[in-house]
Amino acid sequence: IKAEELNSTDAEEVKCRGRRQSLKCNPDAWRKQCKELLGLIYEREDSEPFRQPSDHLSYPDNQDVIDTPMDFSTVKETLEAGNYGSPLEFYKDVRQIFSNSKAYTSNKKSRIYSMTLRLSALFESHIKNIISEYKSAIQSQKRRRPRYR
Ligand SMILES: O=C(NCC1CC1)N1CCN(C(=O)c2cccs2)CC1
Repeated sequence: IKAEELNSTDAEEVKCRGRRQSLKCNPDAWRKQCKELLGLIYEREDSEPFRQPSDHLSYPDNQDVIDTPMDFSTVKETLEAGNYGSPLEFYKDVRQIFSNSKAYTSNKKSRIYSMTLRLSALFESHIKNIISEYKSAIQSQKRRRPRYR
């Protein structure tokens, strides 16, 4: 069979089979990319208040507002334990950190809340590529039609 006779699915698969380890086709590349992104977040001083679980004692009035406490050490442990099944689950937990802070703050100009705004801008700028590469790697894995072998 000549290469040009392959349809796009086959061509994509052939390309990916050859380049399994490359970022584009490796459906597990996202774990390493998310670890690197967490490293970037930890480098920022802005992440300091969010590296440990919030001590509700100093913010008792908001205890009921936060139904899912989350912090970066919990995300880091979950990622390193291999307990995220996809970058989308990682994304969900990190966004929980930012939404909790928004729920905590009574004033949108508070220092801590402004830290989450900068952090989430950094996070969003990186996570969308990680997720789209993951989705295309999954697509090129999926057999769009059954094979009779
Ligand atoms: O106690 C902590 N973090 C744990 C500490 C670092 C060991 N935090 C305070 C409340 N948080 C907020 O986001 C806001 C409060 C007020 C406006 S926003 C999350 C961080």
